[in-house]
Amino acid sequence: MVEKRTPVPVGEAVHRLSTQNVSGKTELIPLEQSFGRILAEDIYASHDVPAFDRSPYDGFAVRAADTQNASQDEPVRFKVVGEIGAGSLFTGEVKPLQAVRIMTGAPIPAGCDAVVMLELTKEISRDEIEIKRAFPQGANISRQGEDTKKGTVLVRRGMTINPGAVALLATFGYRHVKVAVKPLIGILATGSELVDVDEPLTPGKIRNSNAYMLIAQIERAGGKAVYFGKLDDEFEACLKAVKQALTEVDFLVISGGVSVGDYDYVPAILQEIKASVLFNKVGMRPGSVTTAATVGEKLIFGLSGNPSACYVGFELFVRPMIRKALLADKLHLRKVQAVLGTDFPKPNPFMRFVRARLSHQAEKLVAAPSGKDKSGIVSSLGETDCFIVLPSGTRGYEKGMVVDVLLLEDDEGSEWPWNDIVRSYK
Ligand SMILES: Nc1nc2c(c(=O)[nH]1)N[C@H]1C(S)=C(S)[C@@H](COP(=O)(O)OP(=O)(O)OC[C@H]3O[C@@H](n4cnc5c(N)ncnc54)[C@H](O)[C@@H]3O)O[C@H]1N2
Ligand code: MOO
Ligand SMILES: [Mg+2]
Repeated sequence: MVEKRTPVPVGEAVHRLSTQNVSGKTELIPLEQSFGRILAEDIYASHDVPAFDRSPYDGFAVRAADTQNASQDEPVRFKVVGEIGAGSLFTGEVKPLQAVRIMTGAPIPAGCDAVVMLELTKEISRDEIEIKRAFPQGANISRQGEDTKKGTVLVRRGMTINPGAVALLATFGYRHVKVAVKPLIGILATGSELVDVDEPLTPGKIRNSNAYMLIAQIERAGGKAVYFGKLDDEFEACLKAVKQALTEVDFLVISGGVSVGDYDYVPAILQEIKASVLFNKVGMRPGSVTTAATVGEKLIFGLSGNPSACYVGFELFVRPMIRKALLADKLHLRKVQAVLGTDFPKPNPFMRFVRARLSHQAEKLVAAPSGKDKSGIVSSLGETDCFIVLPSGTRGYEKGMVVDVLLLEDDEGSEWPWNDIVRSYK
């Protein structure tokens, strides 16, 4: 008798997973390797920026009061008493009608409270200049702390380090950065029909695309992939491989063999290793057979062998757990609203995740289905950068309807996208 499985709603399945204990670890890495990693501590400004009043222009530092009577007809003459470039200090005190030649980035000399750009001065001799207009106090001075004040939190823990964050880390002297350790995610591809990417196709065989797709998905989510190879559909060999893989990784993703077929061994393997199954059927298309289980602290995901179902199952269920291990505060795919780009006439007994591509058209965000939608399809995945979420119902959807969309190429995320999904029926 074929095992009867009870589908759980997508939100419930994600909830069962995301409430599991996953202990994230942190490590210190060199700043130049930190791009794309997740920050494990808040970054504070450890000093004012700029740390001193400085000149934003090449010019002359003067006392603003001395310029007050300057005009085209009656220019005021200044004696140039020194010259400083960025990185140098003028050590004296500037007296009335004196000026210091100053370059962009250099500290304002004591006594000065304005900078006059080179272009607005006239050189009379090597050490004399004329100024032909008045400058107010503070003119052309970048004030200490105007960029940021000491103690300000600039980047929060949980944020993905982008090039701007790298600039801040460097500004405040972070030679090493505390980041979340990438969780190690193992991949096992099952299927006697699989040949590897460099092998010729023979009758009845297909190339193993899921394993390589999963490596890329794991890396996009911020994890570290370990590919253990492909296995024929043989119970003992698969069991042994699963047991071994579990000793080496944080989570294990198995592709294929999760359904009810004669050679679908994942359910029996989970039973054999006494895993607690969190769910083995989800009310969704594609990927309804997606299975998740725990053994001790480890998570095992059984993703459909069908490429589109495997892809969707990964993004909805594995990705948030990778984000949890990475200490991210928003675990789930970011949800936004967009307009449906084409009709989608097929009614859905289950919530459907349509692989799609986003674009801006006439100031609207448009989500266009990438193409063929069956769960065994691989061709539409290349164009996919989001999922259109179509709740279950008896009617199809029409071009122009507002729909919820989950973004795949985003690292901000959503706290919980599963409430209030737009129903979309007219
Ligand atoms: N009687 C039933 N049959 C099926 C059901 C069901 O409920 N009752 N569910 C269907 C659904 S839905 C899906 S999805 C698939 C899930 O299949 P499995 O996870 O058991 O995967 P396999 O049987 O191993 O393979 C399915 C399909 O995918 C191809 N495949 C497998 N591995 C890879 C890979 N690494 N790269 C590319 N393609 C792969 C495989 O050749 C099959 O065509 O079950 C339905 N059946
Ligand atoms: O689980 Mo299947 O992917 O719904 O087609
Ligand atoms: Mg099968």
